[in-house]
Amino acid sequence: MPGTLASDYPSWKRLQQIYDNEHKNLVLKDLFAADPDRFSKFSKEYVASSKPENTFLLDYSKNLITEPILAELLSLIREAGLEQVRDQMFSGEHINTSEDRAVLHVALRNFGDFSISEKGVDEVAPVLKHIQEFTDAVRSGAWTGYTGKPISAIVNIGIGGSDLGPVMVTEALKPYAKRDLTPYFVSNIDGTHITETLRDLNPETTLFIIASKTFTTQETITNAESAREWFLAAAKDKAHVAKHFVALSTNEKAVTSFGIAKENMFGFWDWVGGRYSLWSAIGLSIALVIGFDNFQDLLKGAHDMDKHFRETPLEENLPVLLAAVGLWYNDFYGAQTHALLPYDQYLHKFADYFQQGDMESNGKFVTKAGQRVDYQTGPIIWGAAGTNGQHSFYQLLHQGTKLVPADFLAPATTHNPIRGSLHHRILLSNFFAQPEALAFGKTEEQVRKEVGANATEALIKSKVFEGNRPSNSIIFPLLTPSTLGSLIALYEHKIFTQGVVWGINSFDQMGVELGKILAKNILAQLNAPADVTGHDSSTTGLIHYYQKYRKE
Ligand SMILES: O=P(O)(O)OC[C@H]1O[C@@H](O)[C@H](O)[C@@H](O)[C@@H]1O
Repeated sequence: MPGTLASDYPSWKRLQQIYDNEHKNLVLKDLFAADPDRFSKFSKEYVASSKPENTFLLDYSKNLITEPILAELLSLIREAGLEQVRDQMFSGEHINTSEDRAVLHVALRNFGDFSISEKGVDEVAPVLKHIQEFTDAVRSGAWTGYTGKPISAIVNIGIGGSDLGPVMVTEALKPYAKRDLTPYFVSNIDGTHITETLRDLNPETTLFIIASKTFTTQETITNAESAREWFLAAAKDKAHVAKHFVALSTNEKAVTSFGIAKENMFGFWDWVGGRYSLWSAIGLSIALVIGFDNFQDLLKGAHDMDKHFRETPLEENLPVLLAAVGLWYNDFYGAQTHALLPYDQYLHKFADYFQQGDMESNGKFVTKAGQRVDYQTGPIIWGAAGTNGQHSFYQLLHQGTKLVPADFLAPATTHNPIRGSLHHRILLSNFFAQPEALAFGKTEEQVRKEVGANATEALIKSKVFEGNRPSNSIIFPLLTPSTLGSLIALYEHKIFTQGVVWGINSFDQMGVELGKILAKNILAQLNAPADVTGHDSSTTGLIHYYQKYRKE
């Protein structure tokens, strides 16, 4: 309820009591030993309503929870009004209160099931049609560059939500890619990014996609201008820009004044948040790479998860269950981070993507009503593809002093079954082994037996794994467009649910503004030491040092 801190809810207070009284006794080894049905009680299979082969299993049994604890966590979520706020989101109410906007990424992938009235929703289908026609033309070779050659490289210029989703999804769905149409992504303002990207590209066969919701983002506009300069150095005639530059934006005026024709603009609306925009025109690079039908399957997969989230009782609702266990660690155990660990090379950008998805949504200390929270909000999201992480940071997961709840994800089968799927079986054996090792560890007694009588006490202690480190596991048959759509939407709704409990606005991003303003001010002061005014001595000292080496 607005004006209420999560810690004021009776269920929160009960959870705190449960934690204080019981957490020492919550030992995974004992919980499993005490209940042979624990796995079936704490795992659920998801089956997409429109495509039964889009399915996955969520196993959340290796969590430090019991049935009463989970029930209490669900009471908290209910008490926070999740069901009401969820329905408000789906019906187009302006739940992004600070910006007075609806939050309707679900409308971008709505295949007729939800009736949503908000300005722009009726334009979703025409924009999708435009995407379809354009991608078909480029992929078939009907759309040619200024010398009549087909397009072989696409360069998406965007940052944040206008970059991370397309990057993650085009990587994840590479098996579906048209291999003679290579995507590149330029995001960083560092001139190195665009220079290194353009080095080997041919202006005659390169298409630039300028992706920016606002079309005012400094990095993107500067990179787009540099791309246009590079292009015109070869093409000479400005009229050729129309064949090589398209824009994805909500800002038609800025797009046309940049020199991109209106018919080469793919629009979207202010109710699409940047970090929720891969489903919109921002997904154009995805559709170009995997084809429109596969892009639509991605949207359908997400839509199926939307339906599940909207229609399933909280007790069976997978995003809600993930949110519930996450709240338990974040707010009662004091866990600071959450790791996303996909055992699928194609998902190697998954954690990067949800760093923005989660941290920009829920990294907030003020509630919607303006109160300072007295509890932890969004976790730090991080991770890497398995098995690489095992040979780097897993040491800390197993024997460090910090609690790091983790999600393990893996496909049961692979797109690359080389050597009779030998690689894949080895990969999966690790996917199964790591959560087991984290949960059950290795006792001192076991170590003693292994090392023999001559081992020192210090050596024995160093080999003990305390265990009791929680995780979720998600396993799906194969990483397809629809499965990926469902998995992304699963996490989106988990983030939403947690934001509702914490009472924060998960859909603005005020925290990125201050740095932008300061940088603008500093940019104007970089030329001469005398211009550097109004800063602390550290900032002034750093700029002065830079100025000793400054070059044009
Ligand atoms: O798409 P735009 O308008 O260029 O914005 C890019 C990014 O800009 C950042 O400043 C925002 O924090 C992100 O949420 C956003 O995705």
